[in-house]
Formats: sequence, structure tokens, C-alpha cells
Amino acid sequence: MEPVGQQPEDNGEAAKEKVTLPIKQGSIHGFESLHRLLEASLSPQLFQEVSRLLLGLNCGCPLERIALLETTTSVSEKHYFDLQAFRFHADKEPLREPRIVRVGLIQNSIALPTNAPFSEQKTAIMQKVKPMIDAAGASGVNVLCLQEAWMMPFAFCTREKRWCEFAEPVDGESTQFLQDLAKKYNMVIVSPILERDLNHGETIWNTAVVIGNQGNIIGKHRKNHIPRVGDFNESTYYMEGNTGHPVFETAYGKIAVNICYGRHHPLNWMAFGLNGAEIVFNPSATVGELLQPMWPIEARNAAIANSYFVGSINRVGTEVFPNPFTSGDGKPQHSDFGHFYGSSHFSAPDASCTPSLSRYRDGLMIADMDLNLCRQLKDKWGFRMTARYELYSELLAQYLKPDFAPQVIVDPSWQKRP
Ligand SMILES: NC(=O)NCCC(=O)O
Repeated sequence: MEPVGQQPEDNGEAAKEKVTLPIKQGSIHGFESLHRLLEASLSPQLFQEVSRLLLGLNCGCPLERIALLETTTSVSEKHYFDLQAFRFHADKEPLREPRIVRVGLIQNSIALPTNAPFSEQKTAIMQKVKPMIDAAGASGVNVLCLQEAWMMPFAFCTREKRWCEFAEPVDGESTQFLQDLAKKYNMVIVSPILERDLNHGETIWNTAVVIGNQGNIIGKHRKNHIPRVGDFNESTYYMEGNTGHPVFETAYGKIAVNICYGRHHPLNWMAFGLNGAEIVFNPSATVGELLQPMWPIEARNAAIANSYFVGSINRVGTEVFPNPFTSGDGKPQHSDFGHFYGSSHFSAPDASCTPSLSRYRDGLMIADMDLNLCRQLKDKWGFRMTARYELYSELLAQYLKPDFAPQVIVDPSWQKRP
């Protein structure tokens, strides 16, 4: 049974209509997203103005929605996933043709309870995600990214080692499943998995496999920054990645993957930019209990600072584990992480961004993006040109030395307290 909706104080006529719907877990009083809440609550004129301020403008205009085929929208209704599509324009250039790429993001909840046999859990997730991949393929998506460790529950809160059994080699079961789809739809697919490295002592990594549009494996990237916050006990399972900041030059553009917690590290974002990324995906697993306001800010800021597009993906739902656990923070034992709030979206280098997908439903977000926008923003704002990398390189080199002393100039007239 779903919890019954509560009546907000005064949300206008449309909102009153909506609150008769049951409140979904993790929703905003029954609303799927902030954007939908505002749309239902404000007059059209006010909503337009608020959207402009919240989402920015792309080439001076609000982001355009793309109408998808009826066959695709009916699949989304049948499988109850959120489907949204937008278009980012760039200015017309006299010497270069537009480079328009259609990009997709998929967010999903797990398919079976976490106490079901592991093989059944994995198969059920694949079956659940497949209609969304098919919808992306049928919509002409060129590059698609799934969420972090999409083929398993995010069990790293538990510290139990049995969840390692979900790990697969880079060319394992889930990759093979996606290779067929990549080939079928001529689509690059980024597949974040729990990796088992057979050639190096069967060690575990948090890895994104990049599958080319011919179904070939282009390469992999391993998560650079491993969290030690809240219930994110991932360091029990895998170490910091050893693959650097690769950019994968695909048939559709230069892409990179900054896996989840790496989004809190501006230098991580920067490194992908220095290597020439035009689209950086941030497949994630994050919950409301951590600082949710960080979610839309960090990705958008990275897109602006590095003059590339960012696709942010977060899983959906509450995953309850068989055995309660604690995380050394004094909180009572519990059996779940909290609610993974979805809210996947795109951010562009010109500071515009799409609204977010649902906070509680599976979803497919599609965006057309003219990659020419990246260089146009570099030329306009000159962030690369003005970056003064040599200053930071010197500081970092000093900082890494054991005898580093911070550059602090003390006011000579200030009497330090004894
Ligand atoms: N998956 C992961 O790295 N989560 C850490 C928490 C966060 O960065 O929001």
C-alpha cells in the first residue's frame, strides 16, 4: 500500500488536482520533481519566468522539448517510466557544420527484493531496463549511459562480502547483454558495473565499460574517488581507480565518465576536460539523507567550468537489505540507505540545464546536443585560456611535499591568544 497524499497549504487549482494522487515514496508531496511541482503550482506566466531563472536559457531561449514517437511514449506508459526529451542548440557557425548527437540517460530501481537469488536479481534488472534501452534505441539515441552499478542493488552499505558475487569481468554477462543492443541500435552504451579483474588477483573495482556502436568494447574507466561518508562503505569493497581520466573518442563524440562521488572533486572534472571530453557522464547512487542540494549544483558547475555537457544519473527507490547494519556514526542500526531520488538530468556548458526525471520512477532522459556549443563557450568565456594552470601545478607540487607550509600571511598587529 502506498502512503496517502497530504494536502499542501495552497498550491493552486492544478496542484489541488494532483494531491488526490497517492504520495509516492521520495516524492515532493506526491509531485515527481521540483519542476512538476512548480508547473502545477504557478500560473503559466510565472512558471515560465521561474523556469528561466532555474534552468537558464540556451542560445537565448528556453530549452525546447522534443516530441518523441507515439510508439515510444506508449512504451513508457506501459512500463511506467518517466520519459522526457529536450534539445540544446548551439549558434550556427560559418565554417563548421553542427555536430548534433542524441544522448540518453537511464535511471531505475532494482527489480526484485535483495534476498532473492543473485542470478534472479540480475536477470530481473536486465529485463526491467531493456524496454528503456529499446525505447532509447528506437528514438535514435546515439550515446546512452546507465546508472552506477546498474546490474545489482547498491549493497555497499552492508559491508557484507557476499555482494562481491555480483562482480563481473569487463566482458561479462551484462556487457554481453548490452553489446547486442549497442549493435542493434548503432548506439554507444556506457555501462557502470561492479568489475572483477581476473588478471589481477580477481580484485573488485567500480568500473564503467564503454561499448562502441558496433558492439565492441572500447575501454573502461574505474571510479577515481571512493566515498567514506554516511552509509557509503564502498571502500570495504574496492580501491581508488587506476585508469586516470580517459576520454573515449566514439563515433559520436568524445565522452568520459566521472563515477558518482568523483563529482565532489573539481579537479576530477577538470582532468576529463583537459583530455578533451565533450560529454561527461556522472552515473551515481546517492540518497536524500546526504546533501541533496549538491546534486544539481555540482554537475552544472562542472559543465560551465569545463565547457562540456554533463549527464547526471541517479538510481531510484529504497533498497532494503536482509541484515541491519551500522556505519560507525552512532545512528541506530538500519536496513536501507534511504531513498535514491533519481532526478537524472543534463547540464550544458552555457549554464542551461534540463528539468530532472522523476524522484521515484524509472526514467529515460533524452537530449539532442550540438557539440559545437563546447568550443563556442570556450571562445566566449575563455576559461581554458585564463585558467593559470601553472600556478596550480606549482601549488600542488609543493602541497604534496611532506614539508609543505601553507602560504599564510599573519597580520603583525594581531595578538594571538595564548
Ligand atoms: N556512489 C557514491 O559514490 N555515493 C557517494 C555519495 C554521494 O556522493 O552522494
